[in-house]
Amino acid sequence: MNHQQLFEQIQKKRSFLCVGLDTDILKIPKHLKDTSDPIFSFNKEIIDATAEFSVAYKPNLAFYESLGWQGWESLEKTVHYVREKYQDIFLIADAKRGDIGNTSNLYARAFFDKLDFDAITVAPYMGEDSVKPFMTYLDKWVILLALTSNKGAFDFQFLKDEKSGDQLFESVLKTSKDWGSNESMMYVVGATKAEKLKEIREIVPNHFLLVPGVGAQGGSLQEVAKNGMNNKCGLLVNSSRGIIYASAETDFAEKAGEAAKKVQQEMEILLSESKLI
Ligand SMILES: O=c1ccn([C@@H]2O[C@H](COP(=O)(O)O)[C@@H](O)[C@H]2O)c(=O)[nH]1
Repeated sequence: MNHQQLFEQIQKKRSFLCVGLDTDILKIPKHLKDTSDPIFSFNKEIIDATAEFSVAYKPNLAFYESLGWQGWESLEKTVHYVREKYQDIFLIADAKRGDIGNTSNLYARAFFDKLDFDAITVAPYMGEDSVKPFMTYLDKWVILLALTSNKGAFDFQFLKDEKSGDQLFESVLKTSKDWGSNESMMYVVGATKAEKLKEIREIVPNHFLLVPGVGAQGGSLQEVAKNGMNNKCGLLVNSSRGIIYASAETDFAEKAGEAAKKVQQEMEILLSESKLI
């Protein structure tokens, strides 16, 4: 999916919601545990209940890898399910990969060829040659970690370079934006750092930003939109626990649908106020 197609999906669904499929075997409702693949059963029902209100899904790889080969099987089935039933959905592998070029090539093959994701999150620490291999696929995306939502972001990401005066997250943005374009790169910016989005928009005015941290981490959707929205929306706002664990009972999918709808309705207002729909 390219930039324009993603924006058109946002306009059509009146939503820039990304639902995080952080499916934890310890948290899924008891009645699903007797099925042959509880993780896939859970994902399937969550997707069916929320697809109307979201433009993207983001399985976080940790939740699948922690289960060994069965986790990979559940992930693969989830990707196939979305591809068959909801062709217009943007699929993000939250894998936070990146290694020497030769190895990144294989990560790219795993997530784009084998699994047919649209995008993968990548850590910038190893630099250009670790990121470029993910950008050799047409209409596939790298989502580079820029300013993360967690407390540990303050350990390194705000460190100032004495010569340029830039903080590390600014250097990441300024240096990396020339590695690709706004057709092949997005950035992760945490909703808990929404006040920084104005500065970030000065550096990358046209890129899409993947914004985790609303819902369970307490970030404000309104602040994110106020500071980060551009003329093509430019935002995919993720919520995982706040949506998929809205209930732990047999009504989990229905409640997840309600939670997604609530966020979508807020997004519709924000899109409309910005005259994007
Ligand atoms: O800076 C970051 C980067 C990634 N994440 C991931 O997003 C989701 C957030 O889940 P919630 O339940 O909505 O808090 C999760 O997969 C994180 O690993 C992030 O939170 N912050």
